[in-house]
This record gives sequence, structure tokens and C-alpha cells, in this order.
Amino acid sequence: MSLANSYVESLRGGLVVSCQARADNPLHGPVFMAAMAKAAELGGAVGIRAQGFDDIAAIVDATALPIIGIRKDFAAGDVYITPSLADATIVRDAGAQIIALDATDRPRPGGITAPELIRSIREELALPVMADVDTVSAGLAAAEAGAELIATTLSGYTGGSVPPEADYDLIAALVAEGLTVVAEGRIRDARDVERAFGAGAFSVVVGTAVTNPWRITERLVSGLPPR
Ligand SMILES: CC(=O)N[C@H](C=O)[C@@H](O)[C@H](O)[C@H](O)COP(=O)(O)O
Repeated sequence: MSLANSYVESLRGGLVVSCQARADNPLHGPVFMAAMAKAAELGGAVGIRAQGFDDIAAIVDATALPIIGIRKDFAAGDVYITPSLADATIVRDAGAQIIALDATDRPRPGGITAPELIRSIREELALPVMADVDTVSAGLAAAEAGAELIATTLSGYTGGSVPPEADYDLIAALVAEGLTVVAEGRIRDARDVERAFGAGAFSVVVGTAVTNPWRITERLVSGLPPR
């Protein structure tokens, strides 16, 4: 590891809470996301993943935790998680210490490849990178380009239907390649967290199961007998 790595190192063995709420979610907005992040900090999270300038800046003010920042640009198409250097710069300016981005091999706006974007973020913004991938080959390409962390965030979201469980096989396969792996995506409870660490994860990110009461309620209601 080479860049600003006390932040990366501080995530080792811990839980990162993803505090994000889309525009249609009643909890959308920096006040709610900062409160979520503060609650996560009180609960023992070692880091926060957050989206967009306003949420990230509010979380910087509310907590002392390192932030894995992203900027979602849904107008960019399928590759919407920090698709460009301009997006990464906004995330840096908001105060994030680590930049995450879509590092799948899908085409992105401007024709830049994920490895090219990773190199330019590390060179021009001097921040460590977390590469959100869907396959081992994308993980290897991202690590080769210098990404400090390889996350399973996009497994299940780049084709076909979304599976119910986290992709423990991908976690283990990336670990077997010697990569520093963050388990993210569909991790729902303490057993899942334990299983992800058991597969060799360096850190685990949980979003929906902590910060989306809409989806948590839906899940509980779906288990009720018909009324
Ligand atoms: C695919 C995609 O856009 N994932 C996003 C990435 O930032 C978020 O919407 C997820 O909530 C996050 O990855 C955490 O995952 P989960 O909410 O399953 O714990």
C-alpha cells in the first residue's frame, strides 16, 4: 500500500456502514445521512461509505470516521458509481479519504477504462482507491492499476437477476489472488458479516440492512402470514 494508507489500514477487520438514500427515499438528504453515520459511529463502525458532495460533507462534520466516498451519476448509464475524474474530484473536495468507483470492464462515458481512471485518481487526487468489481478479472485489472482495495459491490448487478446472498465465492476468489478485499453487497446480518470475514475479507460494508428502514420493514413484512 502506498497512498494515505492509515485510512485504508484503519478499516482492517471492521464494519463500514454505507449511508445512502436515493431521492425517492424519505431519508434522502445530508441531515438524515449524517445522523445515520453518527449512529453507526456510536455503534462501532470503523468507516462510512457515502454518496455525493452534500452527504459526504455533512458526515465529515458529524463524525470522526474515514469516508469511502462515491458520486452516483445515473445519467451516465450503467456505470454510475463515480464514472469520471470530475466525479472523483467532487468526492475528494467534499472530504472523503478514499474514493470508490465502478471498476467493471463495462464501457463508460468518454471511453476511459476503469484502470485508466484508477491511475488518474491516484496520480491527480493522491487518494487511495476502492474498486467496485463484479469479477476476478476486473479485480485483478483494478489492483494492477493501483487500487488499494477491491470490493465485491457490483457482483450480481451487471447481468441477470440479483441473487439473494452476498457473493462469498467472489470474496474468496479475490482473496486467493492475494488482493485486499472488501465484502460489500447483500450482507444482511451478523452471520453474513462473520461469513465474509471467514472468506478472507479485509473489511465488510453493510448498507441496506442498517440504513434503509424502508427495505428492512419490507423484508419483515414479507415474512408475515397473510392478513
Ligand atoms: C449496486 C449498487 O449500486 N450498490 C451501491 C453502492 O454504493 C449501494 O446502493 C449499496 O447499498 C451498497 O453497495 C451496500 O450494499 P447493501 O445495501 O446491499 O448492503
